[in-house]
Amino acid sequence: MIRIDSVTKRYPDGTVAVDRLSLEIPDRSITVLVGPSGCGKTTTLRMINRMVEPSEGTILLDGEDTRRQPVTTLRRSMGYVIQNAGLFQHRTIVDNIATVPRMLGWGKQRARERAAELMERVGLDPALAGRYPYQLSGGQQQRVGVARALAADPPVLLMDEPFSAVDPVVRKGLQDELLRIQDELGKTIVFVTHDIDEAIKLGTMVAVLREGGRLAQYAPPAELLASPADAFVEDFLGADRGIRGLSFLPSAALEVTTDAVIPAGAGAGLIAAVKAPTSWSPTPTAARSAGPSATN
Ligand SMILES: Nc1ncnc2c1ncn2[C@@H]1O[C@H](COP(=O)(O)OP(=O)(O)OP(=O)(O)O)[C@@H](O)[C@H]1O
Repeated sequence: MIRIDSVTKRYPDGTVAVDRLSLEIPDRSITVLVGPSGCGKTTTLRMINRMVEPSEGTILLDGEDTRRQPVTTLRRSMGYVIQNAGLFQHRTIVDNIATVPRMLGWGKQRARERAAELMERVGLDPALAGRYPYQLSGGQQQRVGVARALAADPPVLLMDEPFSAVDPVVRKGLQDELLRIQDELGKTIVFVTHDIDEAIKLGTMVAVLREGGRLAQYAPPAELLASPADAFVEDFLGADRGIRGLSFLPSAALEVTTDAVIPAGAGAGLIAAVKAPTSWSPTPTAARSAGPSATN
């Protein structure tokens, strides 16, 4: 488990990017950090692998202060995926994916075999192996980015807006693929997005941050939709949160009624309606079981 314990990041110019943030990030699930631009999502993610050092507070990985371990060891346990994939343009796809295994001293053949296996896992045609990144579509490049991050089989995956540069259809495919990969591999994923729909689709737990890097709410998606903590969260979730919340309702909780209606220009008829109970308590599905709560 990753535990962020009362962490503050103050940049040298005085900007407080993250303010006393506490979160417990459960193992083998997707935790999404979501919020408006500048609310400290990327800073939080980068503090987890120490690309940014906290000014105050502690981050623990499996109970150990991340500052106690060498930064290279820490980063090897954490794959990192960024927007636009960040691939090495002068290296072929297979060599991009094999980068970390090669750095870890794997032989070329073994590293390439691993890369080929990962291409298949992320849904990339093996025929693309010898191409260069510029010869791939944006969506394919993102898949390569995910494969590269998974190459050395790290237990943790940090993903910073990995799908935000692709069109909505490709994006949906990438999201579905990530959920499938997660089902198979059970990584601990911390995923940054500013898109609430993406957060709700992918997150087992969702942390909504507000400006100044303060935690507004930390909850499973169904709970967020059913009981936003305040007006900021409610506004961020959007006007249609009630409809979206229905997808988390177990069907047994829905009441089917038949109401008499009189359509214009016709005789009286019956119309079936589905009503959510007035006070339903969201029960996350097994795959999205409730994680630990957090305080700020
Ligand atoms: N190196 C830096 N020096 C000073 N301020 C910084 C630095 N990096 C980020 N910030 C500031 O810290 C705040 C949080 O930035 P951060 O990039 O973490 O936010 P974000 O939520 O990821 O934003 P976005 O969604 O736009 O990527 C912002 O006000 C930003 O301007």
